[in-house]
Order: sequence, then structure tokens, then C-alpha cells
Amino acid sequence: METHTEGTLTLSGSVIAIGAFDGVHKGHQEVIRQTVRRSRMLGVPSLVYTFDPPPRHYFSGAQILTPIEEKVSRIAMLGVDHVVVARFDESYTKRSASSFVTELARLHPLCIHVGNDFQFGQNREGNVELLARHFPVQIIEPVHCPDGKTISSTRIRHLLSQGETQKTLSLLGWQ
Ligand SMILES: Cc1cc2nc3c(=O)[nH]c(=O)nc-3n(C[C@H](O)[C@H](O)[C@H](O)COP(=O)(O)O)c2cc1C
Ligand SMILES: Nc1ncnc2c1ncn2[C@@H]1O[C@H](COP(=O)(O)OP(=O)(O)OP(=O)(O)O)[C@@H](O)[C@H]1O
Repeated sequence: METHTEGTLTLSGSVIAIGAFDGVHKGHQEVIRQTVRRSRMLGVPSLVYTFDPPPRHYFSGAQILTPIEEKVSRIAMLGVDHVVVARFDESYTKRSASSFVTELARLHPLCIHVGNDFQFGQNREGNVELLARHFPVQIIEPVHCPDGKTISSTRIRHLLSQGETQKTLSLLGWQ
């Protein structure tokens, strides 16, 4: 897998997943596996576009579940061809939604996989509707755990703070 910084890569076709992916938990794994599967079907490279640190850490100090090296190595294990790691700092957060769309356009995505609540750009001005005006977008159905709750990095951080190590490991799905 090749690792890139934001804005440095051009591709003539791709299938992309975008998100913080902190922990690369079972829900993230499903998103990324679907991305890899579709890219192989279409004969173009798969790409994960992620952020370091996770936006929720930058804005609210949330605990980081996987340092960037670990996150990139888990993404590589899922068979992804390219990862873009955007340095999430003050100047990055001030980028407009349209500047982000322009960067994605250089990757010529045949499909972008995101959750239905995906937002991007300064003050979260961009949403799935805007993204879908520019690119084909696939909305990912949420992956639940056996008790019916949606798996999320936030939930895993909460379980960790409660000392629920076994449950945490099972939602992360890497043991
Ligand atoms: C170019 C860019 C600028 C962003 N600026 C902000 C911002 O000003 N405020 C904010 O809360 N989130 C901002 N975000 C973060 C997004 O709201 C979101 O957390 C990120 O796209 C990751 O999606 P996910 O949380 O679904 O993984 C920005 C994202 C991008 C790509
Ligand atoms: N349980 C899940 N099932 C399917 N897709 C998911 C799941 N959790 C996250 N995703 C998707 O993975 C991508 C990255 O999500 P993100 O990094 O925001 O995860 P998260 O676990 O929801 O994080 P947080 O709790 O910090 O908001 C998004 O497109 C999101 O919709």
C-alpha cells in the first residue's frame, strides 16, 4: 500500500472511502472491505482518505484509539492500494467543502463510500448531498453489535473508560 499526504496524488480512476477510522473497528472494516471489493470489480485502485489526528480528537480532545502508524497498518491489512493521510490542523479545518471536492476530483472516483451523516469542509458545510452532486456516492449501512447498538469509535472510547476491555476488543475485531 502507498501512503500519501493530502493533495499530492492524482489517479485516473479509484474507489474511495473517507473518514476518521479511529480504531479501524468492525464497522470501518466493513466500509473498507466494500471499497476494496468494488475497486477490484471495477478494475481501479482502492483508496482510503483519512485524517490525523481524528477530527473528534482535534476539536474535543477525544482519546485516540489507534495512533496513525497503527491505523495505516490496519488499513493496509484490509488490502487497500492507497491511503491519503490529511494532517488535520487549523489550516486544514478552514478549507472549504468545494476545495475538498476539487482534491477528490483529481482522484477520479467511480464511487465514494461514506456513512449518511458524513460532513466535510469548514464548519461542516459539506454533506452527502453535496458530495453526490459531484461523484457517485454509496451510503454504507451501519454495522451493529449483537446487542443491536451501532458500533462507533465514540462507543468504544466509552467502553474503554468503563474498563470493559473484552467488549472493546470484540467491537474492534483485531484480536
Ligand atoms: C476539508 C475539511 C475541513 C473540515 N473542517 C471542519 C470544521 O471546520 N469543523 C468540524 O467540526 N469538522 C470539520 N471537518 C471534519 C468533518 O466534520 C468530519 O469529521 C470528517 O470529514 C471525517 O468524517 P467522519 O467524522 O464521518 O469520519 C472537516 C473535514 C474536512 C475534510
Ligand atoms: N458501525 C458502522 N457501520 C458502518 N459504517 C460505519 C460504522 N461506523 C462508522 N462507519 C462509517 O465509517 C466511516 C468513518 O467513520 P468515523 O471515523 O466517523 O467512525 P465512527 O465510529 O462513527 O466515529 P465517531 O464515533 O468518532 O464519530 C464513515 O463513513 C462512517 O459512516
